Amino acid sequence: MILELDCGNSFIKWRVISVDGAQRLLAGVVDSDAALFDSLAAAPGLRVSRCRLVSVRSDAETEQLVARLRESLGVDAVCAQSASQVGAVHNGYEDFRRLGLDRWLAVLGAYHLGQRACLVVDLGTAVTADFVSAAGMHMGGFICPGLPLMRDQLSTHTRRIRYDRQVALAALQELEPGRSTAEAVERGCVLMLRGFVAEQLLQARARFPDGFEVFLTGGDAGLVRDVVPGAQVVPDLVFVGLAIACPLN
Ligand SMILES: Nc1ncnc2c1ncn2[C@@H]1O[C@H](COP(=O)(O)OP(=O)(O)OP(=O)(O)O)[C@@H](O)[C@H]1O
Ligand SMILES: CC(C)(CO)[C@@H](O)C(=O)NCCC(=O)O
Ligand SMILES: [K+]
Repeated sequence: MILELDCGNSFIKWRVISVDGAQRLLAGVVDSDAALFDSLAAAPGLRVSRCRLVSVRSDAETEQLVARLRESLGVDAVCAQSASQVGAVHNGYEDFRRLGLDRWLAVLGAYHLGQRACLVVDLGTAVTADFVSAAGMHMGGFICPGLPLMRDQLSTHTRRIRYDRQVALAALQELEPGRSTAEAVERGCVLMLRGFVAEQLLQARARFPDGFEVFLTGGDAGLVRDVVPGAQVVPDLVFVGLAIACPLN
């Protein structure tokens, strides 16, 4: 079995696939290294022979996780690394090392699945949009705060924006103008995300007149999917790219 990890800024997404990559056996989302090892310890019949991961955390945090994986599972995790090119896909950053590895892998995954020009939007702690031409040229992208950061900033920097988590979830049943603080903030922030995605779509139309594929990923992709009716929602997009960047044979 192959253990795959996507270590984001707030959560670690993990999954276990068969050695031939054909079957997805287990998957989960955890908010700490400790919770990851608890989940793995509780997984029935888990026998990990290989491990690959991508991390946007600090090198020290990533190295610590790799060391713990070695101790507890006896595997040497292969970590995705920055590259100026993988296959037909060229990294478009001035310094390719600066492009977030999650973005790079999502781009690799999208181009592999789409086989044409792509707009890739990842909605997590941060929201990112990346453009790839039909020839595989990454043309750069945009970064903005995601939903968790937007709502935290509002509550941190105001006196009277306060409401609890349960109320927040209920507020997103619809997007009418809010009639309570929770509704006003939650819906306002979702409209920011939706407006961002709509703008990326306009940019992609202008940049790729011959057509393009839109890929949505990240925990909040569901909040914007109907802004782009033809979009492919691929929760595992980073893992698709991880398999391309880190082949294990
Ligand atoms: N099952 C889930 N577990 C955790 N977060 C979820 C889940 N479903 C939806 N979300 C939402 O997804 C968002 C987090 O997205 P995601 O897990 O893609 O990013 P992340 O790991 O925090 O950050 P990064 O962008 O650095 O990968 C949060 O706003 C959260 O509310
Ligand atoms: C933008 C995030 C936080 C999204 O997870 C990540 O890709 C990252 O830390 N990137 C480094 C900065 C950049 O991509 O330019
Ligand atoms: K991510």
